Amino acid sequence: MTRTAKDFFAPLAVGAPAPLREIPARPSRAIHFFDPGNEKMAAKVPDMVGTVDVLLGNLEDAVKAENKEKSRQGLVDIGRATDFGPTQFWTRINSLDSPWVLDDLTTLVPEIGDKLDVIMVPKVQGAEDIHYVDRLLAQLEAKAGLTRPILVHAILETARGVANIEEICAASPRMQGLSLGPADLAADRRMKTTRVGGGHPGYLVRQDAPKVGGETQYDAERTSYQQDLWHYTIARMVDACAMHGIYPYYGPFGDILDTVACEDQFRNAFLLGCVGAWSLHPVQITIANKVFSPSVEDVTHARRVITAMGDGTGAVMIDGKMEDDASVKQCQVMVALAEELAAIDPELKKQYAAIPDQVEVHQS
Ligand SMILES: CC(=O)SCCNC(=O)CCNC(=O)[C@H](O)C(C)(C)COP(=O)(O)OP(=O)(O)OC[C@H]1O[C@@H](n2cnc3c(N)ncnc32)[C@H](O)[C@@H]1OP(=O)(O)O
Ligand SMILES: CC(=O)C(=O)O
Ligand SMILES: [Mg+2]
Repeated sequence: MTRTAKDFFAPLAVGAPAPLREIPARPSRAIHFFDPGNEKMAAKVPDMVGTVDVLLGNLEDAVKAENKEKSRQGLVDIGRATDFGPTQFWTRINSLDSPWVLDDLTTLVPEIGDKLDVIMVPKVQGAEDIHYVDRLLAQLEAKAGLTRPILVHAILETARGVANIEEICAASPRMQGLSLGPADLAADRRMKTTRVGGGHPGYLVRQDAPKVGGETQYDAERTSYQQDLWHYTIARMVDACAMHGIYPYYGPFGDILDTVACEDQFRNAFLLGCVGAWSLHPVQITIANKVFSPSVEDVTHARRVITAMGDGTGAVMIDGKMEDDASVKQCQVMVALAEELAAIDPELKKQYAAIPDQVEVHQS
């Protein structure tokens, strides 16, 4: 038999902190990756506090095998020395089948467990991976005397992980969210793209060939539109996360110089329901902060609808459009996010506060 509901609210080790009943909705527009063993990157971390929602010390892929211990120690040093203020502090540990992961967990929890908000686990295949990390974390938290549980975030980057997405989300009350891992996922699925996230010019739909005098002109110029390779997986992530009260994120966009396409990819994810994306380079923090913050226009409209709808029932016309119980809920999502962000971002607070109260409604 699987765990019962009440088992979920008991610690998995004597003395471990009680599991959370709800995952807090903390802003995490950009999860900024840095290698804690890279002196140049590490030196920038203290100044990045407050400019980015999440700072993540990466120990897995992109860290050379010979530098794994150095990066782990670098993370401990940064964790101890830094006051993270409003910025969350996360890490990505090595994969569960690697020779480094046990030392990652048994070092990080006692040394900086009181600072770590979330541990990102790569290449999660199913609930069994989360159960392993869940129990081990509880034992380590109890031993270290931690008073709040460290949350767990899974990267979806294998076909089996995608197939098991719901059971992964439901595996533990520690589950904070999911990120798309497009590079490993493409490899595991044998997709034929060598890009780290983003689109592909070959994945498109093309307009039908025109007919001239009854003859189909296959050679004619035709409009084609590039499609989103990741739409299916992101949509699955969004549904699974929403169903389990946790948060979905787009992952990395490897073409650092193409800030325009990065913004497009992030915006697609935002519109579909993701709360943030990864930043691999400082330039991507600005993009994520912009994209994952509702625009002043959207917040203005949402507030108008909410005010006009009063108790939230019935239907009204605003600017020629019908608004009702369902659209007011959409608007509440927008306003709630704006309020969360305004609480940590003074510039946004100013912009949203400047929105005038306006209610010009034609009631039916
Ligand atoms: C598929 C996956 O798993 S994705 C996740 C794993 N990958 C990562 O974490 C990659 C993280 N990012 C990086 O390693 C680097 O940004 C790279 C390799 C992509 C590019 O690095 P560079 O060639 O040094 O970039 P660039 O020259 O533009 O850097 C400009 C400055 O920003 C710094 N910088 C670059 N990336 C970062 C970063 N992620 N965090 C903090 N500082 C950074 C550089 O050290 C450099 O500093 P300097 O001006 O003092 O010399
Ligand atoms: C994000 C990640 O780890 C990947 O794309 O493989
Ligand atoms: Mg990966």
